[in-house]
Amino acid sequence: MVIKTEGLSFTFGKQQVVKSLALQVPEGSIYGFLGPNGAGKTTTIKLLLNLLKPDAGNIHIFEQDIKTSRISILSQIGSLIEQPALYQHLTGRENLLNRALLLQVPAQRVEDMLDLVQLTAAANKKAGQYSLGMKQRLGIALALLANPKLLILDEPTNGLDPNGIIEIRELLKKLVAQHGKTVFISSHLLGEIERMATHVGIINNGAMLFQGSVADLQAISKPLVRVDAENTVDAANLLTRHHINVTEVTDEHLLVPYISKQQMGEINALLNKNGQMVYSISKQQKDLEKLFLDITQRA
Ligand SMILES: Nc1ncnc2c1ncn2[C@@H]1O[C@H](COP(=O)(O)OP(=O)(O)OP(=O)(O)O)[C@@H](O)[C@H]1O
Repeated sequence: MVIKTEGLSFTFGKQQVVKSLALQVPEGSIYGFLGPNGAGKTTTIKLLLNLLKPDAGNIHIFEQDIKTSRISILSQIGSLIEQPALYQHLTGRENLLNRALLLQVPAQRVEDMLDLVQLTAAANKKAGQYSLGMKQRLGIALALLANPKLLILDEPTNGLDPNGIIEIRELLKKLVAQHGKTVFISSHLLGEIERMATHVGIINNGAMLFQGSVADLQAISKPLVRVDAENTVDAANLLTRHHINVTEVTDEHLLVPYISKQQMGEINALLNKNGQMVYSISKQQKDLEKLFLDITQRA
């Protein structure tokens, strides 16, 4: 495990915001650390980066204890917490060169990182004029300068438009596949994470609700078929008569547990054949909130 914590706990005043967390982040994974606002993600990340001291518990990173090997561990981690700290009046390249000097990293590495995050063309533009997505990518380039083995990113896609999100996603996938990194990334949106993550940890109120591979998560967060139809009640009755389990009916749509593409086709054909007007039929993944309910009800 690249990150392993046991009984990790932290309290702000009287509020326990991290509750006995046992994180397990495998090497070479993209670990999505999920939870709604205020769940304790940033606090956990600060504990991992030794910016806060835990009340209780252990943190092992690269199989070393953070209490005894702080410097060696931190020198192999690149991190980005919330907004990257950029010099707005300097260009993207100058921001990187500055940090390279500080870290005693060769200047060529700056060019390589600009290339990696696709900022070469904008390298001479002032960072203050960058879009939010470009700023985040510059932040990731800064975090990567010292060639860390582990990248810890706190909500790097927050506030980005869909294109910006895709760019970050592709970049992180490349870092893992081609550069052998491990990425720990927090988010409050499951949809953003599940397309890149190999593993997920879901926390709420400081406690871990689920941890495992994305395949494990998908197995318990069963998708649904959503049918938007002219007359949802009649459509639901028809499906029920054909032994299809309808789990929800509203004026606009009905829901059926998803089994396969074929099953979706069969539902569509059945409704059409019986004169039911279908506006749309789609596979739906549950949102985080529903997933939380599933997971907590299962526990
Ligand atoms: N400096 C602080 N002093 C007191 N309470 C704090 C402090 N920082 C965070 N908290 C509280 O700790 C809890 C967890 O906050 P944290 O920022 O870790 O959550 P988060 O999951 O990262 O949420 P967000 O996505 O909103 O950043 C919240 O209830 C928050 O109000």
